Amino acid sequence: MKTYLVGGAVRDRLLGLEPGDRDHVVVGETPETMLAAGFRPVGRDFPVFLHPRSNEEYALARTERKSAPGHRGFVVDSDPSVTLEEDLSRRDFTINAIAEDDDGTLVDPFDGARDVEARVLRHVGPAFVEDPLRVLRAARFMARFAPLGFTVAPETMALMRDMTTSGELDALVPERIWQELSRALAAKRPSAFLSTLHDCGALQAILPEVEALYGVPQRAEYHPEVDTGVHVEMVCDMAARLAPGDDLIGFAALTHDLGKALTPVDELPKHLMHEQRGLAPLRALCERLKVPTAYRELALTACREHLNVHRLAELRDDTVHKLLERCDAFRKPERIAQLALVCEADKRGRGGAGDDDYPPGRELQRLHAAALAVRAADVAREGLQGPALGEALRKARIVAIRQARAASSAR
Ligand SMILES: Nc1ccn([C@@H]2O[C@H](COP(=O)(O)OP(=O)(O)OP(=O)(O)O)[C@@H](O)[C@H]2O)c(=O)n1
Ligand SMILES: [Mg+2]
Repeated sequence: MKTYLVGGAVRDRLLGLEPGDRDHVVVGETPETMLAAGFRPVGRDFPVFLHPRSNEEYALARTERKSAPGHRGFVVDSDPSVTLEEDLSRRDFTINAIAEDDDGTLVDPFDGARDVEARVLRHVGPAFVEDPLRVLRAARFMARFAPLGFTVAPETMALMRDMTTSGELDALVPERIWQELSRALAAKRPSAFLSTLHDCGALQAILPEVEALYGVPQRAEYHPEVDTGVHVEMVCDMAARLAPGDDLIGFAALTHDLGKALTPVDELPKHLMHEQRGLAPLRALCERLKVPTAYRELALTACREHLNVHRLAELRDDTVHKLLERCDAFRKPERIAQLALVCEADKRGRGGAGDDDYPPGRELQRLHAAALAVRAADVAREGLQGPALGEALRKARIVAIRQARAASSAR
């Protein structure tokens, strides 16, 4: 049986990165011969099989005919006469269209290895435009590979622009968009995902609430990078630096300032109330992309509270307690460290602030720990229950916050 390693595994090894999943392509076989050789079938759309021992994926070499716009409209043709070159010619990028023989020989008809060297993301051929998901994949690969020096080839960028204007991105299902977005947010440079999509026009189709931030000015004394879209790019990169691989923090970083797009023109460059204004577009975005609950909740919390956290030192003890309650911090204690990270990314993700210290993040966690240490059992006196017990707990927690603050200012 003739099999080749293809795609990410070959590419990542050429780049000197730790390869992810190992995908293979099989030439000259049929589903029947695969099953007879002990492979197990997976997936209904494509002829893909799992190796009986390694569990790695083996796909029959295939060509595809487009039957309808959008990601799902393919008719797969994988008869045993389909060649390796035909299969590779329908793949997305030249760096993903390199096959490796059993003995390590590369089969590279589209000069993918040259593009790995040149650090260029280039489409393989005309079939590129048949799958709108590839616009998002290009942006997601940039989030991972821009730190290595990659750029998108101009001719590929032009095709991505065409695919966007033709309205084909509308066919993408929310689950796939979220999958690409969350993977980009977990990569080293999420800003490259955003700027790539912004540059080809696709951000408007995928994340209009984020696209709307570009060109919105903010106050130069706080933001040397005056454009709000650029600020959000920087915050996402800072979040990726502070919490590597954590798309939960990344998503809250991405969306914390959505309200700035809704500031009335005569109030610019100030953004009074942007924390409140951001909640509605954030809910709409989460609804549309079916964003998982944990991601939505942290993002809403960060959107609503980030200014409060920045000025934590000015808040009264009972106001700090209210903030903690709004964050649901007594039932979900992990929330506070996450919120602190997002706020730190916001503060440090601006021109000239990259290495600044962020004391409010630590202080928030310290005050939260002090309040959390007060238990209902500590304040339960005889006969105290229900609302009265709740009130006693609240007062005791505020006292704990006051004492924690006094202890630190006395040091
Ligand atoms: N829309 C797509 C999806 C996948 N592929 C091809 O299928 C391979 C495997 O896809 P996938 O595992 O999704 O991506 P990888 O390139 O392997 O990258 P990752 O590291 O993210 O797995 C890709 O390399 C590419 O050749 C493609 O051409 N077009
Ligand atoms: Mg892969």
